[in-house]
Amino acid sequence: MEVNTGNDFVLLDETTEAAFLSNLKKRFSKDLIYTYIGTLLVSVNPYKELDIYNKKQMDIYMGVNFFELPPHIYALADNAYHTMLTEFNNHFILISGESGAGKTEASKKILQYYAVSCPSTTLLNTVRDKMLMSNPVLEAFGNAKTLKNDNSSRFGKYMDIQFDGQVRIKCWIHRKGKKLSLLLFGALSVVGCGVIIFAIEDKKSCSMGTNNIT
Ligand SMILES: Nc1ncnc2c1ncn2[C@@H]1O[C@H](COP(=O)(O)OP(=O)(O)OP(=O)(O)O)[C@@H](O)[C@H]1O
Repeated sequence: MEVNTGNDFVLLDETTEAAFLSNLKKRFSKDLIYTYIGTLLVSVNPYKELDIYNKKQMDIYMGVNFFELPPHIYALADNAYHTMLTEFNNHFILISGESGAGKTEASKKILQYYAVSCPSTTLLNTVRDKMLMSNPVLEAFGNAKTLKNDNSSRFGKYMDIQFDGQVRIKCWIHRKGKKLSLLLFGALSVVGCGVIIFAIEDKKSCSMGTNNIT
């Protein structure tokens, strides 16, 4: 297979910031929004729907060596999953970027990939459906329109996916000026999906409510 050096920054002849940005720009103009830096994935928000997130694409990336195909968020998700299976240990995917960069969308693509590609049983399918459906609930509680993003998450999110049928989601809000944290803990299990909300202000905590979204 022909090696496209532009796919991976570490393969570029020149490793300067200018070369990095020029490669990114060149790829972006061809709707190639993903580029590797070794095992890191750089993503540029296309702000338009690209035909790269579908079952056909998922099938292409399933179980394939990380560097064998062009960079994709599915490759990253698949690699983390299969490394977990072969090494018998936990793995994490850290998504970072400025507001509006596409972090939430990236996390959704990863969840969708796992929902479609992982071995399924009726029980696991139920859990995955609930996991995907929990997103609008989380967004309803903690999103707001900002200058940079019409649907900006005003919280940091930690998702713990256990492939035996458990999902835990924790979110934190930090607002400038006033110290306010919102801890949103959603525990989705085979018996149901509970969302418990606590507001923690100045280290005092109080329960705001418990909602069942089953
Ligand atoms: N891969 C993508 N393909 C198409 N559109 C995208 C993609 N990623 C992001 N977008 C668009 O950009 C918008 C902002 O993305 P997103 O909400 O994921 O950003 P964010 O990094 O989570 O922002 P914040 O930190 O403010 O919550 C989305 O609502 C969507 O319209």
